[in-house]
Amino acid sequence: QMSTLLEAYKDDPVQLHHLIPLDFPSLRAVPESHVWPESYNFRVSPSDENLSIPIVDLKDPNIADNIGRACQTWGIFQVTNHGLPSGLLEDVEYEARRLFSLPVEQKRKVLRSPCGATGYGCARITPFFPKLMWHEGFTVMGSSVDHARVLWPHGYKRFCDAMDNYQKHMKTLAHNLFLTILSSLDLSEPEKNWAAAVYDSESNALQLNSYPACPDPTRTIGLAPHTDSLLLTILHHCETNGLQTFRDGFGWVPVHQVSGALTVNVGDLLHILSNGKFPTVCHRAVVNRTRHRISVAYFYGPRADSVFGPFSRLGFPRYRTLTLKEYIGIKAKHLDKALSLITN
Ligand SMILES: C=C1C[C@]23C[C@@]1(O)CC[C@H]2[C@@]12CCC[C@@](C)(C(=O)O1)[C@H]2[C@@H]3C(=O)O
Ligand SMILES: O=C(O)CCC(=O)C(=O)O
Ligand SMILES: [Fe+2]
Repeated sequence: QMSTLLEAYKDDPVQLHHLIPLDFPSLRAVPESHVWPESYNFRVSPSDENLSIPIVDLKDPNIADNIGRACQTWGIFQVTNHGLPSGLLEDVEYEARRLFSLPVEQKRKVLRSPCGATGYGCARITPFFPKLMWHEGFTVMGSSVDHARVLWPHGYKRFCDAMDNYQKHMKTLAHNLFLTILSSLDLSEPEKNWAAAVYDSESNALQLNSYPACPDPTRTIGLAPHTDSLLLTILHHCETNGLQTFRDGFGWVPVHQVSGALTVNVGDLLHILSNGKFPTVCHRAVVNRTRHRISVAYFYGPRADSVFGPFSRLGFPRYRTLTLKEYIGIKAKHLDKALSLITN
């Protein structure tokens, strides 16, 4: 069955097919293609060291208030007591590592095609930046069996099972988080019904990120600054830090993940729905010298043809109403200018 999000990406191809991740482990130095201008300033200023994103306990009785506050002030927070079996978190990390440790020739067999949204390759945001990233990714939407069969003709099942199982659990968690976040807003009955129905007609994606150990981590970047497009993202850091979030007035703040926790961030769609009350959050990933960092991001959204705009009781709508498909098209062309282009 064709995912509607997949179709949306087909119509907005990014020119990525000529960009193929390097064979990172074979490199003793960072090549010019991956050396970023110093203006990107990958170091975190010392004053930020004591700052940290909120930690929200999902079993706390004040959960709605806590999450609402976290979304308003930071747009990114960690969740504990999220109910995900730890074995599942381990499995998905294990399978991601298994994939990225394949020889480059093997991985290149499942390269994302120009019009495709799934498979192996550079991040979609790559063409917007002057340099390449110390990163390789693998995107899954729905079943991963077609690609997994190419990678492991006789051992694809465990990969697919781990991805399926992970997506199933993530979908439930993401939807519960979505409703909890919305419960701190004043919604009309039809709006509440619309939100509840997202679960049955959702679109989602799973992005496996790989940041190999880097000989000179201060000169390059893992994932360039960006905001996520859908409603919310749930990130599993696999116990290695590297994510940083931008906060106005503070600068780049590192996310030190509590062991076993997951990091949740607001995406552009939730920003639009909340009329800017829950701002989308700009984040990036840095690399390190010794560890090969893996992260797994789950993106949750409504179906691509769903029409959305700011909820009605949140004041004058700052954004116009549009479909997710249309928004993805604008983002594919204009990246971080997308929100300002749909401003009323
Ligand atoms: C549904 C999706 C969100 C995403 C594009 C994608 O099709 C799958 C990959 C996602 C990702 C991960 C890295 C950062 C990002 C901006 C990118 O280039 O690809 C996000 C995309 C997004 O949120 O727009
Ligand atoms: O790896 C990380 O810490 C960030 C990943 C991310 O931002 C993404 O996949 O959108
Ligand atoms: Fe992201």
